[in-house]
Amino acid sequence: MTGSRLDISDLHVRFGQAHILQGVTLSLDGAPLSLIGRNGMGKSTLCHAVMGMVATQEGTVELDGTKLTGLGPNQVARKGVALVPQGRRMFPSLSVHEHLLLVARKGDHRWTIDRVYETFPRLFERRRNGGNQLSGGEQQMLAISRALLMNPRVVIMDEPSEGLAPVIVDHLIETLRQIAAEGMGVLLVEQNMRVATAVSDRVAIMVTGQIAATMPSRDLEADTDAQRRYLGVSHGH
Ligand SMILES: Nc1ncnc2c1ncn2[C@@H]1O[C@H](COP(=O)(O)OP(=O)(O)OP(=O)(O)O)[C@@H](O)[C@H]1O
Repeated sequence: MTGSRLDISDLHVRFGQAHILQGVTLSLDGAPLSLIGRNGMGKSTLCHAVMGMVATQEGTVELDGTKLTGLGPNQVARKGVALVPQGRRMFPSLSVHEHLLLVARKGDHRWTIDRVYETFPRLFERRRNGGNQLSGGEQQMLAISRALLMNPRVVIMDEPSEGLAPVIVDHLIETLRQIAAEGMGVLLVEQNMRVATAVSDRVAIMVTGQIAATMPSRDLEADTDAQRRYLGVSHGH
């Protein structure tokens, strides 16, 4: 199944004097894409700019040819883009099931609460627990589930593997590959090179607010110099 297109063209974000996004051009065109880069390079700012959570000064974002630039976060979500924010924000007093009910849509959709529980059995076991009683991995599964239940055309995930145990990371990789194979667009922001390259055949590399390179995942896997330069690691962590 062919996914949606997300086209980001020459996008600029300034916070006061700080020029954080300096003309980002990036396209998601049916296949998942991973975006990597060291801390502070502007990856989260790009996610927020696409979602309309921060103002952009120049450039455009389009979803299947429809302009998103200038819309607010609710409107961008309604057009079909969902963000899994970095750091999993939960409501401490709402249960897992209540979190899911808040976003689940009526009607015939690919992602339902039942499917979420099938995909993440741990969430089913924890469905009556409050957001403040969940482990980091469970919170991340919940954050991802909330985005999937919106049945977006494109899902953007900001470092979903951060802080997760390796076995949970493996499950995450499988889930993201499955989501992409079903035709949902996946833009994956990652600092974990193993996750970035396992989910997507192509990776884009962000350096100081610009896309420094886009390359096949297997080229990056084979290039330890590039890994050191762009990620500051000799091996994925
Ligand atoms: N609201 C803001 N006001 C001013 N500066 C900001 C704001 N948000 C982010 N920045 C700055 O923008 C730069 C890019 O931050 P951003 O969070 O986008 O980077 P990142 O690549 O996602 O890194 P990380 O993985 O650490 O989140 C940083 O220097 C940060 O301090």
